[in-house]
Formats: sequence, structure tokens, C-alpha cells
Amino acid sequence: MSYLENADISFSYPWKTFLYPYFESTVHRVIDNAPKDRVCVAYFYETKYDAPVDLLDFCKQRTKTYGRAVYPGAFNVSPLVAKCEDPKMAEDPGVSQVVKQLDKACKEAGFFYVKGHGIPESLINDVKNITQKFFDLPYEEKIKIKLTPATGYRGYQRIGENITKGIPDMHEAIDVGLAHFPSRANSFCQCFVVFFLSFGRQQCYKEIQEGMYGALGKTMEGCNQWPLNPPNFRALMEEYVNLCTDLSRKIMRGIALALGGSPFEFEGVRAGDAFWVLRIIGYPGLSGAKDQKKPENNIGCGAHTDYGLLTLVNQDDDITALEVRNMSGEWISAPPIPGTFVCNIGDMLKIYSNGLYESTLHRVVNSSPKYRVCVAYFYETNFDAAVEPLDICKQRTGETKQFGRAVYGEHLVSKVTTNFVM
Ligand SMILES: O=C(O)CCC(=O)C(=O)O
Ligand SMILES: [Fe+2]
Repeated sequence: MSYLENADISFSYPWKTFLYPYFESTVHRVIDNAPKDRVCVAYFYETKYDAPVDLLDFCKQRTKTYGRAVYPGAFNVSPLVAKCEDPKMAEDPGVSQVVKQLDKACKEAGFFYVKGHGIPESLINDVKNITQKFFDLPYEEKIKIKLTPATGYRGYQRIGENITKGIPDMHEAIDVGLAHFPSRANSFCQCFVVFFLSFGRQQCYKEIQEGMYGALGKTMEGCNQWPLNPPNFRALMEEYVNLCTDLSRKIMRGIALALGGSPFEFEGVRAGDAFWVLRIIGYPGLSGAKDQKKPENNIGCGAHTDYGLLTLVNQDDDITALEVRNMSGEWISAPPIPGTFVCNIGDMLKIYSNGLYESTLHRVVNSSPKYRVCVAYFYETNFDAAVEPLDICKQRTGETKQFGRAVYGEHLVSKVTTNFVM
């Protein structure tokens, strides 16, 4: 029996008291303002000098269950979707059940799956299929809609253009590789040669007209660059974005209730005119060759948190590549569950919730030999929203404000301008 089993562990906020590390080495300092001298003798009891220190196995087991990673299973949000225009939705037993699950999932994991969301599965699949068709095109075709600062950071990025924390998300050698991948089958062969994970994506944002947000919006001003080929790419993606926007607003109403607010907490000046981002991503797979040494940097998308409120991830059904970091620093897979969206919370919700909900670190490693596509939709606050902890969340977290005020547009621009090398 683990000696922690009978411990007095409170499964409520603050999560730090029960998630790994169970015991935290707390930052402290000494300020000696007294007129008298103060003496102190501190004795430090340590490990053996040469002890290799690693996570204890029994802690690992517990943090796998409770560590911040992926909430198990998929929960059905259909009662919320059905009732979310009703101001009294919270009184509905179905809605209140969803709200409870949202609260638990956001507090304990930050990543969760939703089903019963109402977006037709056929559209979800069409979006992935057309994405695959776009990435199958020759490089010369794709580069016609190249992303540059002059296009408001909208368009197609070739491999290596995206940088996470200073590291390109793929090997440089891939550059040529992806450029000449004409088909899924060929991309497998090309990968065999370059034996590496690579990544290219098309980036779209809610459009910002000139002067709309003054200096704040300048960097992001521009029209989306839609490819003409495949022909119905734009229409399909726009239909998809509209449905994702609706769904996200509905889920955010549930999250607002979960935080103890009115269902419309994230509307008006906060997210009544929500900004959105769509990332249409392709990750060529590894060769799968048994004798090949895995390159050191095989990260399709480096560890990051998302920037806004809520992300809806539509990933290929047969490849597990998305990984979420739990509190013990382990990467836990978020495998695809057909018919669901993987949802995760972003930095702005972390601030609004005063840290009650965390924007969890995640990354993408496609170790499969197959090309993987993913279309990630990001639901954000209003572009110019000044975001700070909500009073209801401060009350729940001991009144102390954990975060200062952030302006979403500034946060996005700072990320975008450091994420791309041109
Ligand atoms: O490819 C994925 O599953 C997720 C991508 C992602 O995390 C992102 O673009 O922010
Ligand atoms: Fe992400």
C-alpha cells in the first residue's frame, strides 16, 4: 500500500496540493527590517551526494491518473449545445451535468474530448481530406500563397518556417523533401530518404481591415490567402470555421457556468466578437525503418500552450501524435477518438480563471510512417480585449490576482512575430 493512500489530500483547488509534485519546494526569502540582529541556523538534510534523483514510481502512477494531461474518455456536450440560447440553461439537469464535467476536465487536465457537438462528421472528414489534397500538391503550387509579414502572416508556410521557442519545428533537410512530395504514397518514400518528421501549414485568421484596431492590429491586417486548388477549399473551410465558432461559443457558455459566472461571461467586450485562427497542418511521417537512428529533433510542433480561450483539434483518425505534458513532466498521448474534437484551453482562459484552469503544454510528434493532417481551430477573445482575472475566479482562488492584465492582440502578435522566420 502506498503511504500516500491515507494521506489527507484535498481533491479540490488548489491543484498544486495534490498533483505532482505532491510537495513543492516553495520560493522563499528573508527580509530583515527589524532593528535587532537576527540569527538563524539552517540545517539541510539532503540525499546522498551522488544519488541519482528521479521521480518515484509510486508517484508516477498517481500523477498518471491525476496529473494535468488528458481527461479520460469523451463527454457528450449535446445537452449544452441544445440549450445554450436559454438564459436559464443552468437549471437543466443535462446542462448541469456537462458543466460539472467541463469544470473537472478544465481543472484536472486542460485537455478533453467532446462528442455530441453537432458538427457533421462528413464535414469534419471532408476538411481533413481536402487538407491532404492541398498538401499533396507540388511545392510550386502551394508556395503561390506564401505566408509573409506583408500578407498579415496569412498563407502557406514551408517546412522550418515555424519556430517554437527558438527551434524550427522540423529538420532543415526536409525543406526539399516536402517541396517535392506529390502524393501520400510518395511522401512516404521521400520520408524514407530524409527520415524525418516535417511540417507545413496554411494559416488563416479572422480578417482585420486596415485601421480596424489601430497600431494593435497592424501586423495582422490582411486578407486570408485561399488556394484556388483544390477548387472548393475556401468554401469548405469557411463553412467549417462558422460551425467551429458557434460550437466554441456554446462550450464557452458551459465553461462560464463552470467558473461560477453567468453563461454569457465570455461575450460582449470579452469575446462577443471573438477572434479566431485556423491552422491547417500537415506532418509527414517517419520512414518507419527499424535500423534508422531517430533524429534528435523530431518534433512536428514544439511544446507550447495555445494563446486564446479554447482550441478544437480535428486530427487524423488513425495516427497518434498529439502529446500533452502532465505535472510530472511526462508526455501523455491524446490519441484520436473518431467523431470527437480534442479541446484544450488557451492562455487567455488561464488568465480569466486566475489559474483555476491551466493552458496545458502540448506538442506533436508524428512517429508513424504515415502523413498526418490536423486542422486546429482556435477560438479567442476579441482581438482588443484586455484580459484579467474575473472577480468570480479571484473569489474562488483566495482573492489574490495571479496574473496581470494582458491584451490578446498583443499576445498574438508577439507570438506570431517570433514564430515565423521569413
Ligand atoms: O497537430 C495537432 O494535433 C495540434 C497542433 C497544435 O497544437 C497547434 O497548432 O497549436
Ligand atoms: Fe497547440
